[in-house]
Amino acid sequence: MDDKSMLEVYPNPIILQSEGLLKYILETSVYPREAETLKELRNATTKHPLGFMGASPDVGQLMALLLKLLNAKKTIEVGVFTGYSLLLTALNIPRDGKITAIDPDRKSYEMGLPFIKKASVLHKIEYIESLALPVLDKLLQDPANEGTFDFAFVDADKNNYLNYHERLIKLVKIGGIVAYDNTLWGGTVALPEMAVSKPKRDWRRCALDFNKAISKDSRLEIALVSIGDGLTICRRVC
Ligand SMILES: C[S@@+](CC[C@H](N)C(=O)[O-])C[C@H]1O[C@@H](n2cnc3c(N)ncnc32)[C@H](O)[C@@H]1O
Repeated sequence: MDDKSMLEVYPNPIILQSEGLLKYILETSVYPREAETLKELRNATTKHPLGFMGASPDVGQLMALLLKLLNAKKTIEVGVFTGYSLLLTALNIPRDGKITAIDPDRKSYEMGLPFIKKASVLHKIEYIESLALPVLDKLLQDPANEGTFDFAFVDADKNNYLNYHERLIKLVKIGGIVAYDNTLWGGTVALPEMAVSKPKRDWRRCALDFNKAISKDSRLEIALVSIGDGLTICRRVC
Protein backbone atom coordinates (compact mmCIF):
# COMPACT_ATOMS: atom_id res chain seq x y z
CA MET A 1 0.00 0.00 0.00
CA ASP A 2 1.46 3.38 -0.88
CA ASP A 3 1.57 6.24 1.58
CA LYS A 4 -1.34 8.07 0.02
CA SER A 5 -3.67 5.11 0.27
CA MET A 6 -2.53 4.47 3.84
CA LEU A 7 -3.64 7.98 4.68
CA GLU A 8 -6.95 7.26 2.98
CA VAL A 9 -7.58 4.08 4.97
CA TYR A 10 -6.36 5.58 8.21
CA PRO A 11 -9.50 5.12 10.23
CA ASN A 12 -10.61 8.64 10.85
CA PRO A 13 -9.71 12.30 10.49
CA ILE A 14 -6.50 12.95 12.29
CA ILE A 15 -7.35 15.90 14.41
CA LEU A 16 -4.32 15.99 16.62
CA GLN A 17 -1.76 15.29 13.93
CA SER A 18 -1.58 16.97 10.57
CA GLU A 19 -1.50 14.61 7.61
CA GLY A 20 2.00 15.84 6.90
CA LEU A 21 3.20 14.95 10.37
CA LEU A 22 1.57 11.54 10.23
CA LYS A 23 3.14 10.90 6.83
CA TYR A 24 6.50 11.90 8.25
CA ILE A 25 6.12 9.53 11.22
CA LEU A 26 4.99 6.64 9.05
CA GLU A 27 7.70 7.14 6.44
CA THR A 28 10.51 7.82 8.90
CA SER A 29 9.95 5.41 11.72
CA VAL A 30 7.13 2.99 10.97
CA TYR A 31 7.13 1.64 7.40
CA PRO A 32 10.89 1.08 7.19
CA ARG A 33 10.72 -1.21 10.25
CA GLU A 34 7.38 -2.93 9.59
CA ALA A 35 7.84 -6.67 9.07
CA GLU A 36 7.36 -7.74 5.43
CA THR A 37 4.60 -10.22 6.35
CA LEU A 38 2.69 -7.45 8.14
CA LYS A 39 2.97 -5.20 5.09
CA GLU A 40 1.73 -8.03 2.89
CA LEU A 41 -1.21 -8.74 5.19
CA ARG A 42 -2.07 -5.04 5.30
CA ASN A 43 -1.98 -4.81 1.51
CA ALA A 44 -4.06 -7.96 1.05
CA THR A 45 -6.66 -6.61 3.49
CA THR A 46 -7.37 -3.64 1.20
CA LYS A 47 -9.28 -6.20 -0.91
CA HIS A 48 -11.55 -7.07 2.03
CA PRO A 49 -15.09 -5.72 1.43
CA LEU A 50 -14.63 -3.51 4.52
CA GLY A 51 -11.13 -2.43 3.50
CA PHE A 52 -8.28 -2.27 5.97
CA MET A 53 -9.68 -1.55 9.44
CA GLY A 54 -6.87 -3.13 11.38
CA ALA A 55 -4.73 -1.44 13.98
CA SER A 56 -2.75 1.31 12.30
CA PRO A 57 0.93 0.45 11.77
CA ASP A 58 2.19 3.11 14.20
CA VAL A 59 -0.08 1.64 16.90
CA GLY A 60 1.35 -1.75 15.95
CA GLN A 61 4.86 -0.45 16.45
CA LEU A 62 3.99 0.84 19.92
CA MET A 63 2.31 -2.47 20.78
CA ALA A 64 5.41 -4.36 19.71
CA LEU A 65 7.48 -2.23 22.05
CA LEU A 66 5.08 -2.85 24.95
CA LEU A 67 5.08 -6.60 24.31
CA LYS A 68 8.88 -6.66 24.34
CA LEU A 69 9.13 -4.47 27.45
CA LEU A 70 6.75 -6.79 29.28
CA ASN A 71 8.45 -9.86 27.93
CA ALA A 72 4.88 -10.94 27.22
CA LYS A 73 4.22 -14.62 26.69
CA LYS A 74 0.52 -15.09 27.25
CA THR A 75 -1.89 -12.65 25.62
CA ILE A 76 -5.53 -12.15 24.67
CA GLU A 77 -6.87 -10.39 21.61
CA VAL A 78 -10.49 -9.27 21.34
CA GLY A 79 -11.29 -8.38 17.71
CA VAL A 80 -9.07 -10.14 15.18
CA PHE A 81 -10.48 -9.18 11.75
CA THR A 82 -7.81 -10.26 9.19
CA GLY A 83 -5.15 -10.43 11.87
CA TYR A 84 -2.85 -7.41 11.57
CA SER A 85 -2.54 -6.91 15.34
CA LEU A 86 -2.64 -10.69 15.85
CA LEU A 87 0.31 -11.30 13.53
CA LEU A 88 2.10 -8.32 15.07
CA THR A 89 1.63 -9.85 18.53
CA ALA A 90 2.68 -13.29 17.37
CA LEU A 91 5.88 -11.84 15.91
CA ASN A 92 6.72 -10.13 19.21
CA ILE A 93 6.20 -12.88 21.75
CA PRO A 94 8.58 -15.80 22.24
CA ARG A 95 8.36 -19.12 20.37
CA ASP A 96 6.46 -20.76 23.23
CA GLY A 97 4.11 -17.77 23.69
CA LYS A 98 0.33 -18.12 23.32
CA ILE A 99 -2.38 -15.76 22.07
CA THR A 100 -6.06 -16.40 22.73
CA ALA A 101 -7.64 -14.61 19.78
CA ILE A 102 -11.40 -14.09 19.77
CA ASP A 103 -13.63 -12.96 16.90
CA PRO A 104 -16.87 -14.39 15.49
CA ASP A 105 -15.79 -13.48 11.93
CA ARG A 106 -13.84 -16.56 10.82
CA LYS A 107 -13.94 -15.54 7.16
CA SER A 108 -11.87 -12.42 7.80
CA TYR A 109 -9.46 -14.36 10.03
CA GLU A 110 -8.98 -16.87 7.23
CA MET A 111 -8.14 -14.08 4.79
CA GLY A 112 -5.08 -13.21 6.87
CA LEU A 113 -4.19 -16.81 7.74
CA PRO A 114 -1.76 -17.38 4.81
CA PHE A 115 0.41 -14.53 6.11
CA ILE A 116 0.35 -15.91 9.65
CA LYS A 117 1.38 -19.31 8.28
CA LYS A 118 4.08 -17.74 6.11
CA ALA A 119 5.53 -16.06 9.22
CA SER A 120 5.61 -19.49 10.96
CA VAL A 121 3.74 -18.23 14.01
CA LEU A 122 0.45 -20.14 13.75
CA HIS A 123 1.47 -22.45 16.62
CA LYS A 124 1.28 -19.45 18.99
CA ILE A 125 -2.37 -18.73 18.16
CA GLU A 126 -5.55 -20.22 19.56
CA TYR A 127 -8.29 -18.70 17.43
CA ILE A 128 -11.77 -18.87 18.99
CA GLU A 129 -14.66 -18.16 16.65
CA SER A 130 -17.04 -16.50 19.08
CA LEU A 131 -18.25 -13.29 20.60
CA ALA A 132 -15.72 -12.30 23.24
CA LEU A 133 -17.80 -11.95 26.41
CA PRO A 134 -18.74 -15.65 26.80
CA VAL A 135 -15.13 -16.66 26.17
CA LEU A 136 -13.79 -14.24 28.78
CA ASP A 137 -16.46 -15.42 31.25
CA LYS A 138 -15.47 -19.03 30.63
CA LEU A 139 -11.81 -18.20 31.22
CA LEU A 140 -12.77 -16.58 34.51
CA GLN A 141 -14.77 -19.61 35.63
CA ASP A 142 -11.43 -21.30 36.17
CA PRO A 143 -9.65 -19.39 38.96
CA ALA A 144 -6.35 -20.75 37.62
CA ASN A 145 -6.62 -18.26 34.74
CA GLU A 146 -6.86 -15.19 36.97
CA GLY A 147 -3.85 -12.92 36.86
CA THR A 148 -2.01 -15.06 34.33
CA PHE A 149 -2.07 -13.00 31.13
CA ASP A 150 0.70 -10.52 30.39
CA PHE A 151 -1.08 -8.45 27.78
CA ALA A 152 -4.51 -7.96 26.21
CA PHE A 153 -5.50 -5.96 23.15
CA VAL A 154 -9.10 -4.89 22.59
CA ASP A 155 -10.20 -3.71 19.17
CA ALA A 156 -13.84 -4.73 18.80
CA ASP A 157 -17.38 -3.53 19.60
CA LYS A 158 -16.94 -0.28 21.52
CA ASN A 159 -20.23 -0.67 23.44
CA ASN A 160 -18.65 -3.60 25.28
CA TYR A 161 -15.31 -2.04 26.20
CA LEU A 162 -16.28 -1.58 29.86
CA ASN A 163 -17.59 -5.15 29.99
CA TYR A 164 -14.31 -6.39 28.55
CA HIS A 165 -12.40 -4.23 30.98
CA GLU A 166 -14.06 -5.72 34.07
CA ARG A 167 -13.07 -9.20 32.90
CA LEU A 168 -9.63 -8.48 31.44
CA ILE A 169 -8.45 -6.62 34.53
CA LYS A 170 -8.93 -9.88 36.45
CA LEU A 171 -7.26 -12.00 33.77
CA VAL A 172 -4.09 -9.91 33.37
CA LYS A 173 -1.44 -10.12 36.05
CA ILE A 174 -0.48 -7.18 38.24
CA GLY A 175 2.01 -5.28 36.11
CA GLY A 176 0.33 -6.56 32.95
CA ILE A 177 -1.20 -4.32 30.29
CA VAL A 178 -4.59 -4.04 28.64
CA ALA A 179 -4.62 -1.77 25.58
CA TYR A 180 -7.80 -0.46 23.98
CA ASP A 181 -7.90 0.82 20.42
CA ASN A 182 -10.10 3.60 18.98
CA THR A 183 -10.59 5.45 22.24
CA LEU A 184 -10.52 8.85 20.52
CA TRP A 185 -13.01 7.62 17.91
CA GLY A 186 -11.80 9.80 15.09
CA GLY A 187 -11.45 12.78 17.38
CA THR A 188 -15.23 12.86 17.89
CA VAL A 189 -14.75 12.65 21.68
CA ALA A 190 -13.60 16.27 21.56
CA LEU A 191 -16.55 17.47 19.47
CA PRO A 192 -20.10 18.39 20.49
CA GLU A 193 -22.55 15.63 19.57
CA MET A 194 -24.29 17.75 16.95
CA ALA A 195 -21.01 18.14 15.05
CA VAL A 196 -20.65 14.36 14.75
CA SER A 197 -22.27 12.36 11.96
CA LYS A 198 -25.19 10.26 13.21
CA PRO A 199 -23.60 6.83 12.56
CA LYS A 200 -20.66 7.78 14.76
CA ARG A 201 -22.64 9.10 17.71
CA ASP A 202 -23.32 5.85 19.57
CA TRP A 203 -19.71 4.76 19.68
CA ARG A 204 -18.60 8.32 20.45
CA ARG A 205 -20.79 8.08 23.57
CA CYS A 206 -19.25 4.67 24.39
CA ALA A 207 -15.75 6.14 24.05
CA LEU A 208 -16.67 9.07 26.31
CA ASP A 209 -18.11 6.76 28.98
CA PHE A 210 -15.18 4.38 28.71
CA ASN A 211 -12.54 7.12 28.93
CA LYS A 212 -14.26 8.63 31.97
CA ALA A 213 -14.54 5.31 33.78
CA ILE A 214 -10.96 4.34 33.03
CA SER A 215 -9.59 7.63 34.30
CA LYS A 216 -11.29 6.96 37.66
CA ASP A 217 -10.15 3.34 37.93
CA SER A 218 -7.67 3.17 40.80
CA ARG A 219 -6.56 -0.35 39.82
CA LEU A 220 -4.69 1.13 36.87
CA GLU A 221 -1.98 3.39 35.64
CA ILE A 222 -3.08 4.77 32.29
CA ALA A 223 -2.07 6.71 29.23
CA LEU A 224 -4.53 7.77 26.53
CA VAL A 225 -2.16 8.12 23.62
CA SER A 226 -3.04 10.20 20.58
CA ILE A 227 -1.82 7.67 18.05
CA GLY A 228 -3.86 6.06 15.30
CA ASP A 229 -7.45 6.39 16.42
CA GLY A 230 -6.47 6.70 20.07
CA LEU A 231 -4.89 3.96 22.17
CA THR A 232 -5.57 3.67 25.90
CA ILE A 233 -2.83 1.77 27.65
CA CYS A 234 -3.77 0.44 31.09
CA ARG A 235 -1.28 -1.14 33.46
CA ARG A 236 -2.82 -3.16 36.26
CA VAL A 237 -1.32 -2.05 39.56
CA CYS A 238 -3.45 -3.95 42.08
C1 LIG B 1 -11.43 -3.19 13.89
S1 LIG B 1 -11.64 -4.89 13.65
C2 LIG B 1 -10.24 -5.58 14.47
C3 LIG B 1 -8.97 -5.28 13.77
C4 LIG B 1 -7.79 -6.12 14.20
N1 LIG B 1 -7.42 -5.87 15.57
C5 LIG B 1 -6.62 -5.87 13.27
O1 LIG B 1 -5.61 -5.27 13.69
O2 LIG B 1 -6.73 -6.23 12.09
C6 LIG B 1 -12.95 -5.25 14.74
C7 LIG B 1 -13.26 -6.74 14.85
O3 LIG B 1 -14.05 -6.93 16.02
C8 LIG B 1 -14.88 -8.03 15.81
N2 LIG B 1 -15.96 -8.00 16.79
C9 LIG B 1 -17.08 -7.25 16.79
N3 LIG B 1 -17.85 -7.54 17.85
C10 LIG B 1 -17.18 -8.50 18.54
C11 LIG B 1 -17.44 -9.23 19.74
N4 LIG B 1 -18.56 -9.00 20.45
N5 LIG B 1 -16.55 -10.14 20.15
C12 LIG B 1 -15.40 -10.35 19.46
N6 LIG B 1 -15.10 -9.70 18.32
C13 LIG B 1 -15.98 -8.80 17.87
C14 LIG B 1 -15.34 -7.86 14.38
O4 LIG B 1 -15.79 -9.10 13.85
C15 LIG B 1 -14.09 -7.31 13.70
O5 LIG B 1 -13.39 -8.33 13.04
